[in-house]
Formats: sequence, structure tokens, C-alpha cells
Amino acid sequence: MNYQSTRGNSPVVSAAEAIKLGIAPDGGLFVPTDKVTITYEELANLVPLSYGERATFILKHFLTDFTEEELSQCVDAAYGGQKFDTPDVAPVRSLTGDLSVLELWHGPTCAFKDMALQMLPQFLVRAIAKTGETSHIVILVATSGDTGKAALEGFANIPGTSIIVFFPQEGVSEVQKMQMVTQEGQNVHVVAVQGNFDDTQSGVKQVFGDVDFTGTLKEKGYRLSSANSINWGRLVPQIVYYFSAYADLVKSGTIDLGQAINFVVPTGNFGNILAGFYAREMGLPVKRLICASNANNVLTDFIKTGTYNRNREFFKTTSPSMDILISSNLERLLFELTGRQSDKINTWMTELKESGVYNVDQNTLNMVQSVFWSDFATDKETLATIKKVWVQHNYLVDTHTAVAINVLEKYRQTTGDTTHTVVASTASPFKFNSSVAGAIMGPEALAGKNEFQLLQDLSTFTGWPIPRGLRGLNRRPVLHHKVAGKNEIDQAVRNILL
Ligand SMILES: N[C@@H](CCOP(=O)(O)O)C(=O)O
Repeated sequence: MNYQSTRGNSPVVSAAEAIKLGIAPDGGLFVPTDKVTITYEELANLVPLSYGERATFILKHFLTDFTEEELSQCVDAAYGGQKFDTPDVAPVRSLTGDLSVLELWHGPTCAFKDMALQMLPQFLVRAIAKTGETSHIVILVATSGDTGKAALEGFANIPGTSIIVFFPQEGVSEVQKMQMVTQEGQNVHVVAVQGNFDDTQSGVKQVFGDVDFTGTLKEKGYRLSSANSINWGRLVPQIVYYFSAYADLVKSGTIDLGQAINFVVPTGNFGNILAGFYAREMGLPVKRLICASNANNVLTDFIKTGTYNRNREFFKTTSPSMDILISSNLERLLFELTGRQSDKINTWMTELKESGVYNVDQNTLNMVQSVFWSDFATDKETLATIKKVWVQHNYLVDTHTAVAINVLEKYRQTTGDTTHTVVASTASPFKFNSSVAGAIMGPEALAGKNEFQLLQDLSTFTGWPIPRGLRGLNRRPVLHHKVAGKNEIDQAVRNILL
């Protein structure tokens, strides 16, 4: 399996090279050159396996320049030991006969990003060796809260690498911020950006595209790479949990093998739901992928109309990880759905960059709508959903997961489709505890309390334990104080590296 750029102007590379580079030299995103198909029998064979065994099976189809032994070492290092607080890694909980929740937040940083970011450093270390790379790899990350901490946790003290995480100074939860600024490790840097996530991601992408700067870095012995979902090495481990959830539902007798299900995914940068799309393309029986947005509903509008327009107000919501107006991975989806027409992708991405808007043709829109459905939830609806799920099911969800559940209700009301649906639960409710506590305990419970006091209150009220990774967070020393203007991201990289 090789990898090509969505923009069509970069050489085809191996998986190891694609993972090492992170983003294609022409500014596009790497996608597999060939389609992978999983047969009915292979799907059946996944059912009795452990999460790690399922992962190794899926990964080997995409990372063909890695041996099966290497992949199973990567899997053990990522998901083995005590890193995840359950041996199931990503368990599925059934709430009703037609609704299950895929809990993706049992890793060290309490968000779904751990599913891939415990793995990516393992891939990268091996990719460096495979490609004979001699430069020190510098991982640049733009985060709206979850990727940053998960990447720091994954890459801390990984030999041959450094990591610089940029986060919007006022655009993440208190818990997310503390998780990042208290990160230990000799090779980690964290910078608060005076701007929103889109400013941060655009600034980081600009650094990747600055040929003079990357040339200077090369001379000094540095090569840039990415731990965002623009890196294929981030996406491929995420494909696994769609298969694993399906296998678990078959194993529990909730569905029959071959029966189609839906997934509803809270969506920001479009990486998670895109992994679901690739799983579907591989033959996983998925009827609909429901794309759930918050008030930053650029994707909802796009999926309904075919117009992507980022020229709109940017809202700070209670689901900050999804406060995004430029969803990077949509580029990969459009590449696949247009039959891999790089010229169209180049046109749309140039229009997006220059005017903030592009329109896809009717045929492409039809293709999008044949797989995806989308709507959004306001903050008020999100908090009401958290309360409703708690009261009806005695089950706690975070704000992002609540957005997904609210949008699923809208989907069912609109379409009448009662297909069994899996909600991708992307973060622990304790990560967004003031919103969650306010929703279920009432706003008066928040009075005079900071997020860290509320961790304990939420745990006492619900009987749910505070996740290991969040205990004592407020007592950890703040180790990172750097701040950059939204146009100073390249300068921040220079200051750190040169
Ligand atoms: N929601 C993300 C934003 C970056 O997305 P990624 O999937 O490309 O890393 C975050 O939490 O940082």
C-alpha cells in the first residue's frame, strides 16, 4: 500500500514516509492509493478477538511496510499495560435496544485522541528507522483542547522527537488547559495562541508550507511532522474502533453479523467521522454516518447544501474541541467521493483559502448525502441532553457526546430511521465537568466553585470515579507559560528550535 496526495502534486510514498511527513509536500493530505476490502468472513473472524488483535488485523492492510510483528508491538505499547483504565480499551455500552455508546475516553488523557496518539509515536519511531531519517523530528500540533494533551502524553520523552503544541488561549476548558501546561517531558513545548483554533491551525499549516523556513530547519537537523489528523498515522488507528464496536455488538447479540448500523459522531476537524467513512468503504455494514456539529455548524450547512462557507461568526461553546470552522479532513472525503479528482480539490481548497467559500457540484453533493446526514445542537440543547441521558439511563455524557445524542434525536425525528446507532463518545464527562455538573446538579451547584472542586462534586453526586489522569491536576506545577500572537506561530517555532 502506498500513499498519494489529495492535491496530486507530490510523489507517491510508503506508509512510513507518509507518517513521517505528516502532510504532503504540495499541501495536500496523504490517502491510500488502493482500496482495502474486509470480507464478511474476515469481519466474522474479528468478533472473538481482543481490541489489540482487531487493531493489528486492520492496521496491517494499510501499513504494509510494517511487519505484523512490528504492528503488534505498536499495539501492545499503545493499548497494553495499565495505559487504558479498562482491558476492553474502547468498550460499547448499550443504552437501549437501538442505541449504544462507544466509549473512546478510557485512555490516559480521557479523550478519543488517545486511541490514535498512543499509537502514532510507535509508528513514527519505526518510520524514522525505516526511511533512514537522520533529522530530529519536530511534531507541530494545533489543538482545540483534546489532541494537544493526547499528543503531549504520547510523544513525551520519545527519542528522536520534540513536540510543540499550540492551543487557543481562551478556547479550551480549564481542565484541558491544565492538562497541557503541566505536561512533563524533556522534549515538550506548549504555547498559548491569542486567537481561536482556526487561527492556530492555519498558523501551523503555514509553517509546514514555508519552504524557506523548513529548509533552514533541515539545515539545522530538524524535520517537521504532524500529530493532527492530517497525518494518516492518526487516522488509521481510528478506523479500528468502528470495526471493534461492530464486532462487540455482534458478540453481545445486539445485532446480527451483516446487519447495517449507523454511527453518530461529534465532529470538528472531520478526522473521526472520516475514519468511519473509510471503515464503511472497506465493507463495514454502515448505513449512515451522522455528523453532529455544535453552533459552529459549517459542516451541517455543507452537508445540507454543498456550500462550505467559513465566513461566519466563530462561537465559543460548551463543546470547545469542536469549535472549528475549517475542517481539514473534509479534503480527504471530497477526494474520495469525486473519484480522486485532484484538480477539483485544488480548486476548492484554493477558494477556501482565498475567499473562505467553495461550492461542490451536484454530483459530489449527492455522493456526500448518500452517506452522511448532519445537524447541530445549541449549548442549551446540549446541556438538556446531558440531563435527559442522566435521568433516563443513569449514564453520564460529556458535552461533545451530548451534541451527538441530540443530533441523533433530530435525525430520527426527521427520517424515521430506527437503525441501531452507535454514538461515538469522544471525551470523559469529567473533562468538561462544570458544564456537566451544571446540567445534572443545577446551576446553583456551580456557585463559587472552580472546575477542579467540581470534579469531586460531580464524582460524589454521580458515584462515577474521577479518571486517573485528572486526579490532582490542579496541584501539578504549571511548566509552560509561552504565549504567541496568532500571526507569531512561526516565530514561536523559531524561538524554540533555533
Ligand atoms: N478537536 C481537535 C482539533 C484538532 O483535530 P485533529 O483531529 O486534527 O487533531 C482537538 O481537540 O485538538
